[in-house]
Amino acid sequence: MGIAVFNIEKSYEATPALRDVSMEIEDGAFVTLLGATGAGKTTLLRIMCGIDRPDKGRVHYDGADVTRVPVRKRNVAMVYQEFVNYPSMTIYENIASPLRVSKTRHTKADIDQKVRHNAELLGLTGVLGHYPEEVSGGQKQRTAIARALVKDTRFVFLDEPLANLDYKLREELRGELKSLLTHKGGAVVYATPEPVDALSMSTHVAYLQDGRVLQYGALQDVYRNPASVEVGAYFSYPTMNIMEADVTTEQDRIFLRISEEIAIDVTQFRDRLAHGQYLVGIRAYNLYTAQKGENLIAFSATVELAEELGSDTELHVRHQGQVFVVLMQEVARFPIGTQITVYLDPSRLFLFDRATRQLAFKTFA
Ligand SMILES: Nc1ncnc2c1ncn2[C@@H]1O[C@H](COP(=O)(O)OP(=O)(O)OP(=O)(O)O)[C@@H](O)[C@H]1O
Repeated sequence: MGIAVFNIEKSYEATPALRDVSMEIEDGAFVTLLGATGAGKTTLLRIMCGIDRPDKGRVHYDGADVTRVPVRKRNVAMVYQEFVNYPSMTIYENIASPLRVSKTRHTKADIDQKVRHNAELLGLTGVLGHYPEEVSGGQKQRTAIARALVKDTRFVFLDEPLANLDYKLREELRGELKSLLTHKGGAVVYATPEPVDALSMSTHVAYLQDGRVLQYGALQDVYRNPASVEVGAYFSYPTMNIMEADVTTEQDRIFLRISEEIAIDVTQFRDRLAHGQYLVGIRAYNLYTAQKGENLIAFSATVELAEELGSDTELHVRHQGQVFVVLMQEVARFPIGTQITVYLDPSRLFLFDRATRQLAFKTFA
């Protein structure tokens, strides 16, 4: 039971927006469609929910082919990036509207109970009598979400619903959405360009690029085993640093050489790690500014930028022509130009083949 799409193709004029996309989404799953702008997320979402039809391919709901069933005949709800509400209706009437137009007849008492319940869940009880122009951006978007939830649909589709909200509201709603949506039983599909949305809400993630799904799987599996450097570099929060490196033999030992100063002894992996050219990935929180553990690799760097992010500090440092991002889990002040020592954890490396860009090896399980 759930949603499945098979071999979906869609072009706008001659430009392909989706190329041979197949994926299956189980009931209870919260899937993020993750990717940069133009990757095809909105197009896929619209085809999944029935607003648009694919040029080729099929869409199944619970095993039945619904490719040609229009959206109004499907039991689905969609939340858009823009706050779509009726300006001439109160917040109460906005939330009630899907029930009033639904094929299923609802009694007045039933509508009232459902509106108040969803308003309560989304913190809108105090503004039910207001009009959309009289409430905040966050409340407008909550109203749009309440309208999507009030109908008890099998599937909910959301297209960057937090994009127009400020940072604090986004954080708040992220937490709430996860629990609100996953309590519904059906499947949730959520398009976003933000890795943090995927990490904080979803059970599964599909990474899209140029109309293709490059990887789809359980959240932790994709995060820990990005199939290619594209997935690793995009699906990381904060950044994954990517650097060129070679695996070579130097005096009977095998080294992963990143720069003149950074050479990591990988002799222990000699049976599984081939000589050659790699792209090495390391997440920003596996680089430190203090000797935090054993066997760390120290290198010198110059601070180019220090940005405070709440209780963290993100440092951009330059080492032999390359910029690294270091996430410090503390508030720290570094004047620009400060020379520091950075410590790299060699047991947290992803090695991608430089020619194929596919994950070739990890220095951890
Ligand atoms: N109605 C349309 N007419 C023409 N081209 C379109 C149309 N809709 C989408 N496209 C093109 O299809 C491709 C995929 O667009 P889509 O909106 O699905 O991407 P997206 O990943 O959702 O991006 P965003 O995050 O910016 O919404 C893009 O190249 C886009 O320009």
